[in-house]
Amino acid sequence: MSTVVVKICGLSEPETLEAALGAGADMIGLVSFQKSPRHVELSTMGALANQARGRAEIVILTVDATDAHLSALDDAVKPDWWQLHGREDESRVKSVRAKFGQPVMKALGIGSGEDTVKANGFVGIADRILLDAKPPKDATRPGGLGAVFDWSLLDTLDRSQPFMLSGGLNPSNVGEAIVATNAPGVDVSSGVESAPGRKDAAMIEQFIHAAKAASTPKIRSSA
Ligand SMILES: O=C(O)c1ccccc1NCC(=O)[C@H](O)[C@H](O)COP(=O)(O)O
Repeated sequence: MSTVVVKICGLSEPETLEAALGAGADMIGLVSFQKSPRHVELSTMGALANQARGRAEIVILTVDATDAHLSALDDAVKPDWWQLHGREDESRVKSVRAKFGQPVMKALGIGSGEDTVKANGFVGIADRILLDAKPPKDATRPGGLGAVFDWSLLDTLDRSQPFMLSGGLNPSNVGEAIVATNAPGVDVSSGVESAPGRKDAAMIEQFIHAAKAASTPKIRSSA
């Protein structure tokens, strides 16, 4: 088993970003969505991205954003990835890849077998998919809700496409999640917070260490 890719999403302060980078986060997520407690304005996002550049991949998360909004983010932040976390369909994913040139991670809510079938429809279209819990219909935002989904729904996932597991992960359950799903990547937001939108440096470090330990081959003693 190779080392799992770890993404810490919804970072908004230099101190906790530094904790994530120092502990070995592979990807850091910056949220541009006004209704999120993790939303960061353009100038803050640019500064956080500069702090992370070359140390981890920079992911900008948007929800059904227009091209104009993505252009403004692209100019100010120069992300390595887009994470599309709204109702973007296959053609929108293709269009963002073609227009902006960076890889696209499409987030999909999983609540039933039908959702796994839908996720399989992004094979060869998205560069990666991120599988999250399906939000309730009355949710104020489509992600970052701390909800776990039934991981057995991934039994029918087409694993020829790279994916990350998300939704309600935390330092205590991420190891179990990796073993149960064999996910090549994991993503977390509220599971490393002390309050909505307030990342906790110690929890970030615990999460990254737990995820990396779960994906490292163990040498068993025969004694
Ligand atoms: O984090 C948000 O506030 C957010 C808002 C709108 C769309 C997506 C959002 N977060 C998405 C993420 O990438 C989260 O890491 C993912 O949903 C998992 O969240 P959590 O269950 O809180 O770890």
